[in-house]
Amino acid sequence: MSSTQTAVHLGHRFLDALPELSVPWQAEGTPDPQLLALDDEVAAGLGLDPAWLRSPSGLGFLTGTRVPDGARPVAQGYAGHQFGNYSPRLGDGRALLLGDLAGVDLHLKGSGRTPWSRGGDGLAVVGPMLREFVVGTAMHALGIPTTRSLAVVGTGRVVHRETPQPGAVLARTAASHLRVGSFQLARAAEDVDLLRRLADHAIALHVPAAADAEVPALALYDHVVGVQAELLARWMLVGFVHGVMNTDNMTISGETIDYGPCAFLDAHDADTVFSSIDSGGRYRYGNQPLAAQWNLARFAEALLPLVHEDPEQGIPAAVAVLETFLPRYEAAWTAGMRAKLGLAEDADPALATDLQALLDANHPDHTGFFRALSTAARGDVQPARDLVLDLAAFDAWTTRWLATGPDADAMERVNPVYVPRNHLVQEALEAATAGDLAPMDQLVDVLRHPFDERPGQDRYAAPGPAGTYVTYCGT
Ligand SMILES: Nc1ncnc2c1ncn2[C@@H]1O[C@H](COP(=O)(O)OP(=O)(O)OP(=O)(O)O)[C@@H](O)[C@H]1O
Ligand SMILES: [Mg+2]
Repeated sequence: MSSTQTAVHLGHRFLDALPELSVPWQAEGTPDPQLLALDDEVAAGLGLDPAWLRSPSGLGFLTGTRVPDGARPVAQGYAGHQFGNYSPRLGDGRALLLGDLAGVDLHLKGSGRTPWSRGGDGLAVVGPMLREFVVGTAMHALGIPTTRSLAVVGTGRVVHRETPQPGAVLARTAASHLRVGSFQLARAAEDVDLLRRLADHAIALHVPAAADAEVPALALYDHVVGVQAELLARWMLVGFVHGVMNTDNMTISGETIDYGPCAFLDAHDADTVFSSIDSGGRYRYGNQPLAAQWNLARFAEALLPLVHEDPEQGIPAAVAVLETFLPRYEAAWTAGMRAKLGLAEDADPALATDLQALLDANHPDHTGFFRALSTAARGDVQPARDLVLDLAAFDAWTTRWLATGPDADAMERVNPVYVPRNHLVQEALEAATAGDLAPMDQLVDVLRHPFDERPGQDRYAAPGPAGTYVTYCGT
């Protein structure tokens, strides 16, 4: 290690608590590591020196090929419902939990085969790993709970997909990597002690007060229902489409995880699907709250033996909590809309729902429309008016809304100018795959300050060409 980095002490809290869900494992070697992206702020939060991370020794750390003394990396087991179908054995098939540092998990994606790989090669490629870096960085800057990308390192290995692709490893942090699917695996093992240890571990990390509840597992469940309701509202308000909301991609922490076939809306349309494998539209924009509720029902099923010793008898209590999801989601959405519209606490909630109907009927650019409303609040309605077709409905709504005296400054603090537009992300990733990192660096630079309008950077705020949704499934 260079003199600027003292020894890194990686904990192994997951392995200690849950050896049955952990397979001690190592990353594959990396022929020619090249740093493609690094988030200095995430590094600093971990107590890691960015200069060291850029050194050969740091790249070894970021790819899992040089493991600090005392670290015990593991491939984590989990199960999950994928597009509604249960897979009993998923787990980190191309990933490793290096350990925990500064209270968070440090995890690699694309680090080689593991016992959970099934038929896969255990690898990841540059484009999708940089997509996770770009979109995750944007989500954090937007204030949305998310796992965070520390770095993407090109491996120098050719990975065989539809075409040969350059390989990459993503290093990412998360409050934890506990997923709904982790609980599904523990439940399927029919080992109540294991399930209880998993719940206790989740409680200790994410909701310590639940330990003192009459039924701690129910208190954990209530907490997760709450944080997921908040998270889904944040996604919907900002126009984020996750794309692969399988139960193994839903965290217990309430952080967004797994930026695969994800993208932001241009035109507001509830039926928007970006993923090439989501042919039924299960995870379309407008269905995300219901998909989350469905996942939370699966979580309840997994927890039942901890709710009552006779699992069937635990059902009413679990259902009662599950039934709070949609009301909590709606409350979070309404509060978020109130902020987006610069409204006072006592404003008529119909202003938000009526605007939603207007968006659904007119399909304006989601991000651009909300930002244009702050211009309307300053007296110029034209930029927003230009984005809709039903001018009579727009004028009627706008008159009612302006009569409330919306706070334009407050609106500009919550309605971004810049989100990771799909066509720009695609363009940046294609350039990076071909060896030119400049477009991605510029894009990330803009996305780190999404609320600050920059002169001369209009192209980052504009929607992509109409009708050119990129259908995409990233691996
Ligand atoms: N190339 C691969 N080789 C082996 N396993 C893979 C590969 N790609 C995906 N998997 C496994 O398939 C499952 C679903 O993949 P998915 O894309 O949801 O997760 P992921 O992107 O690998 O990781 P994460 O959810 O941690 O972000 C996971 O168990 C994953 O480990
Ligand atoms: Mg996943």
